[in-house]
Amino acid sequence: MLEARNLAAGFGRKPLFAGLNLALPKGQILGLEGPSGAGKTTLGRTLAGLHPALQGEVTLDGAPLPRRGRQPVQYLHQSPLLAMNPRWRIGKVLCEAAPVSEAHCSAFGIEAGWLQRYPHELSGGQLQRVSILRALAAQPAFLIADEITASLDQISQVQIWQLLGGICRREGIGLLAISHDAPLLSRIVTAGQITLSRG
Ligand SMILES: Nc1ncnc2c1ncn2[C@@H]1O[C@H](COP(=O)(O)OP(=O)(O)OP(=O)(O)O)[C@@H](O)[C@H]1O
Repeated sequence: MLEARNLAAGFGRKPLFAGLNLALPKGQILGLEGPSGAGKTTLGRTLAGLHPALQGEVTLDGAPLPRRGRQPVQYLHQSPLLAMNPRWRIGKVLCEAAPVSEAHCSAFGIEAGWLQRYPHELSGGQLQRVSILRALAAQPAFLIADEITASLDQISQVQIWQLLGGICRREGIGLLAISHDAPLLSRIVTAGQITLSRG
């Protein structure tokens, strides 16, 4: 279980959110929605241990997140290009944490021809698939997926969320699905939806 208790985070003295509690069981999908600037990314990064809490705590199975080593909570960036080494070919990017599973590669339609290319030589949707696979290879207990389809067409959005949601349910990975798109979230969530409001 990934839990936040009485959590506050932000920048400077005034937190973006405070007193936040949530519990995400493994194998379940929790939706997080809210307007632009409400702090969804900040909350996602705090849950992944990438941003410090101002108050409260984040725990995984009752213990604090590990500071070093393989991270059990993997954060998927809205813009995967920003989260990849531009000098690495896709084949190397994919295996950054550990070798990727062939079953996952085939489920996400990874093509052999992509492996020799650099990140800027793939489309946004192709790159997001690579980013998801790289995170899955790290065998996470939880995934924080932050607006991972925001720049894609409607059909690709639904395909990617359904594919990822199916893998998480089957493999017992807890998924926090962050999106502005409440109807899209309602199609995939299994553990309800929370809303962050601005101010
Ligand atoms: N490094 C930073 N320093 C100061 N303020 C920041 C920093 N990063 C984000 N902010 C501010 O924190 C607020 C919340 O940002 P955040 O990205 O968490 O919101 P969001 O809900 O994810 O927005 P969006 O839906 O537009 O992605 C915004 O006002 C943003 O400008």
